[in-house]
Amino acid sequence: MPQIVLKHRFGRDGFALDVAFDAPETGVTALFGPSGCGKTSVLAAVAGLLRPQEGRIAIGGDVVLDTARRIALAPERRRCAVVFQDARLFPHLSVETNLRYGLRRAPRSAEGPGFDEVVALLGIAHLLGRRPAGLSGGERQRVALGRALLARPRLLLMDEPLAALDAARRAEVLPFLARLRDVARLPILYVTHALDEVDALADHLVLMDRGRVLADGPVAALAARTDLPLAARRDAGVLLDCTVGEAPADALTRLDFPGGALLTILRPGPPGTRLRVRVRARDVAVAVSEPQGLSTRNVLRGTLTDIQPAGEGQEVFVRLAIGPSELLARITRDSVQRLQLHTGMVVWALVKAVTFDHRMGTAATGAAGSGAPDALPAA
Ligand SMILES: Nc1ncnc2c1ncn2[C@@H]1O[C@H](COP(=O)(O)OP(=O)(O)OP(=O)(O)O)[C@@H](O)[C@H]1O
Repeated sequence: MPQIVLKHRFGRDGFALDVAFDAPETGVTALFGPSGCGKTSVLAAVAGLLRPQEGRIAIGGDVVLDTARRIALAPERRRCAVVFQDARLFPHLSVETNLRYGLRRAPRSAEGPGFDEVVALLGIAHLLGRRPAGLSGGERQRVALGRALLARPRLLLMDEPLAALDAARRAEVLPFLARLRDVARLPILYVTHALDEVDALADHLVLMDRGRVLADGPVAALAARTDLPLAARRDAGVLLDCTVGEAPADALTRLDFPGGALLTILRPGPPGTRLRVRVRARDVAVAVSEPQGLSTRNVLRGTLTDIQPAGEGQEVFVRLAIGPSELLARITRDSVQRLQLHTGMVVWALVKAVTFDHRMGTAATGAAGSGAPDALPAA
């Protein structure tokens, strides 16, 4: 399991970084936070491109940095592969030669997917003879992912790999990133300031602010907390792991989650497709008796478990247990008083909209380790 402890100050009075976290053995750990909070500096220190004043970094059981013991492995000996915003392919080489460059960097003893497997995984077989200049931004990023994977790293580092792409290209590349995550069986450190990428890809979240880690843990657990800056966002809300249920072809799609189901007009995939869905707190209303004659189809019976202030204003977060799952509703203090809401009472949650971050790609790939390959583009 990657273990990262770092302290560094740029210049005498410059930015100070002071972070410590462990990342799971496999899957995506997202480093998330506002611009300038130190995400890229963490990645650079892990890659060996920044030498921190103090720190200890272990990857796959090997210590690659330990300032107390004067250990600092050179970047090429750390076996980290980095994917940047811009693909940084060799412009004078074909796609195939760029990919084989990755393979040449792989240690002989290292195990990992072969050339053909990676080409199929990323859907780039038809690009092999081309030069990078003739590729779209999304295609270039797919090749960059392939080159990184073929180097058979112990840790993949990604620094906002989708940030330079327009919305359509992001939607194109995101499913391939999810595939890579599921197939590679590697730890991936993924820097982003796009919450929809966190929702779609990450298993673990390291929430950063001003050079420090505010919180880290499973993405869904952090999304449900009301004491973190995530709760101040307009899209604050819980993440539910759902499975598309059986339904007539012309009916709404039913998304089953532990303890309930949601209906949506969106079609994320055939029955059995697993996906992670964000249910925003501001899209959830609360009723104290079962509502009748509503246009809202999603009415879920639950128990009120907590009421917390939502920032400085007149609103609160109401936490609801729906079986083993949770929802958050953002409502006014006035409603709390008027309805005499209190913990332990039975309530009904009215969910206005089920959001997949507006993108089918996100929905279909949001399933961590999902059984939804048919929702992905054909390789
Ligand atoms: N080489 C350097 N010298 C001095 N200050 C630096 C250096 N590199 C980064 N910084 C400062 O450290 C802080 C964190 O930068 P960093 O790039 O790690 O943040 P970030 O969270 O990745 O930001 P963004 O999301 O905008 O890329 C910033 O204030 C930046 O100006």
